[in-house]
Amino acid sequence: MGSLHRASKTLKSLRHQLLLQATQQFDSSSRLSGSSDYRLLLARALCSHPRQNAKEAVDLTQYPPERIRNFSIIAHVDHGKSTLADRLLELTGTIKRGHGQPQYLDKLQVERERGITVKAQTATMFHKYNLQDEPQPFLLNLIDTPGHVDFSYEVSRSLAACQGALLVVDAAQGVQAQTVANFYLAFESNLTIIPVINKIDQPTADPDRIKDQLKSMFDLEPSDCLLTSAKTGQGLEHVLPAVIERIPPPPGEGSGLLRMLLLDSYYDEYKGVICHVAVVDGMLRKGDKISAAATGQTYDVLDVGFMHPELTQTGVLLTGQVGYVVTGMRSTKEARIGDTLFHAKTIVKPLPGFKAARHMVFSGLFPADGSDFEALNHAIERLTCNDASVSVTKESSTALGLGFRCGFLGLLHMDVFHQRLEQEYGTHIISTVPTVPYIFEYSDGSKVEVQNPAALPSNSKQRVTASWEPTVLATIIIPSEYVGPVITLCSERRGQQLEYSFIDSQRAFMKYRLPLREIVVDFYNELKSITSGYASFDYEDSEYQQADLVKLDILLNGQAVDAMATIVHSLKAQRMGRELVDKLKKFIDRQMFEIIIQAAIGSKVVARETISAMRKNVLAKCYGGDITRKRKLLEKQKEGKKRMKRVGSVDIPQEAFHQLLKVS
Ligand SMILES: Nc1nc2c(ncn2[C@@H]2O[C@H](COP(=O)(O)OP(=O)(O)OP(=O)(O)O)[C@@H](O)[C@H]2O)c(=O)[nH]1
Repeated sequence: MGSLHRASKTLKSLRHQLLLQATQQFDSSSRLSGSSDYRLLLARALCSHPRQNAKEAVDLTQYPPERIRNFSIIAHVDHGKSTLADRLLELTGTIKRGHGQPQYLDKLQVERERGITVKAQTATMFHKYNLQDEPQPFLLNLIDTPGHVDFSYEVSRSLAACQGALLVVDAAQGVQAQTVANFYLAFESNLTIIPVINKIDQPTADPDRIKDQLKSMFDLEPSDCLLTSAKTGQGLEHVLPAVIERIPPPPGEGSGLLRMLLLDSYYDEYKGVICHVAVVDGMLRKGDKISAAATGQTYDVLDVGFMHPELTQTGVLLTGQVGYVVTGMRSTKEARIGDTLFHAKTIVKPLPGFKAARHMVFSGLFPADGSDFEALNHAIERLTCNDASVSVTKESSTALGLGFRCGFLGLLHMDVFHQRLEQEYGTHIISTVPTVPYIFEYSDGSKVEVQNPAALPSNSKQRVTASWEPTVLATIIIPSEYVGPVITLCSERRGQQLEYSFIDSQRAFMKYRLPLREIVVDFYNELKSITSGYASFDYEDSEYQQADLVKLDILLNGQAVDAMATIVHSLKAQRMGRELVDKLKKFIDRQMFEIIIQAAIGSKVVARETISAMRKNVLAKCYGGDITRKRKLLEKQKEGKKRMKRVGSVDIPQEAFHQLLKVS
């Protein structure tokens, strides 16, 4: 509750105090050192902005870098990160206990519904801690991170602003694939890692076994492990002391030139683009002019503050602090994640940015009703304002009309995007089979990246001289009894085993190189189902490998449906063609004419099905009579149908497209 106490100081007395200090120190400003330069700089900052409101009166001078800890919570999905974050926010009085909205930092509707974290959120907390028997104020920045593989990009950028991480592990489930991935992300970023064994209230909890796993896999000392239950509150009192004592304060030069790392951005209806930043060196004040290293653009700082956990104005951000900045940016596209922001007209060395997000999955998005294109366009524009990790280009399909080709970080990311489009913007969409970015080389030596199978000419096989597909390095952790089925699944999916060992007597650890195409569709579900839900899986993108790829066309009555084309490995083309054709047969209704469904590679048909026409009984009025008359009527009917076949267009229900997504 330190913040409330401090907020109760009137702005007047604070300014007066700062002004005094500023005057006393002004003459000796050339000899600034330690935290006193902070006070002086801050005094100048506040004095130059006399119209700040009471909320801005948080006394940041109490928080030089040595009183700041920036940390993240990382874990496998569902091990309790967001719940633990909630408890810490409650413990520090940042939010009220039992505020009726669990997982406070999970703000998106999809996050609450699916119980997953998609976007990393930040919250600043104030905490008094006894150092040498004196309660000292600390400012703690907690950065929540997503747990799902698709969003590991968000994890690595959150870690860039931290000096330490709580590695949360479920006391019953133990180390899982994402625990391994997240541990290495934190370890490679040189962060102090505090192991937290959570959910110790569960009847199946076995903290000693988990301690052994953490020691054998990551060399984390059993005595360093904290035991907690974010549900019952047990052991939580040890978390913040460990954060303060074990994690180092942020480095950086308080009196140096301003350098800020742009961590994230989103669009707010009222304020415009809001950037989350970490101040690495120097100080930022409202009214400053700042430039972005990547884009070269200059902006006025209109508002600045931190997340407590809602946006709280402070008018200033100091070295080591994490907060938000509002400038006049019109779109989040201007805010390049990982960019360095600095005072205009100063020369600074840009901070190392992040690895750019790589689009793993592409799919076409079309309005279910062609006339809704404008509405879909508007919805996508608005949504990508807040999710700059989606790439969007316009696309036109003969079957589905005008639409968009979107690139996503993974299948869940794609699903979440679709769900948000429907929930938040009320759009109805048809999405095409997801594909991955392939590389094709043509006989003239040119290489192209193909993100849309329709863009690859059907008879291209003669001209294509080589093709490559992206691969991933997958980590799979499973109970030992499931090793056999998992090896079979991975080899069916053209995987190559790279590592196979045991974490302890019960769990096996495997590393595979797998073609990305083989995991984007249904791999995770299949893996979960053959291991009764016990498998955990994570992947990181890896190099391209050469593969014999072909384009598989779907033809309805001889006409290729561009939106249904896929690129597949030649060994799987036949089987996949059969599956697609069978699926379509089930979901396309019978029509007044016969429908022939074919799967073809170039001119070679690999699978075929026929949906017979609904038959009108032309003989209904023909009681008894001559057989030749009946034959004549039936012949006439056949002729008519032939014509309908030629002019008729097949109605493909939306469900058919959805079903195609599930064929691997
Ligand atoms: N029994 C028990 N359940 C817990 C505990 N902590 C969290 N949970 C439950 O575990 C589930 C997952 O918790 P979250 O906090 O959403 O997990 P997360 O790691 O943030 O999940 P993602 O955001 O999807 O990565 C929820 O149903 C929580 O109520 C605990 O200490 N004990």
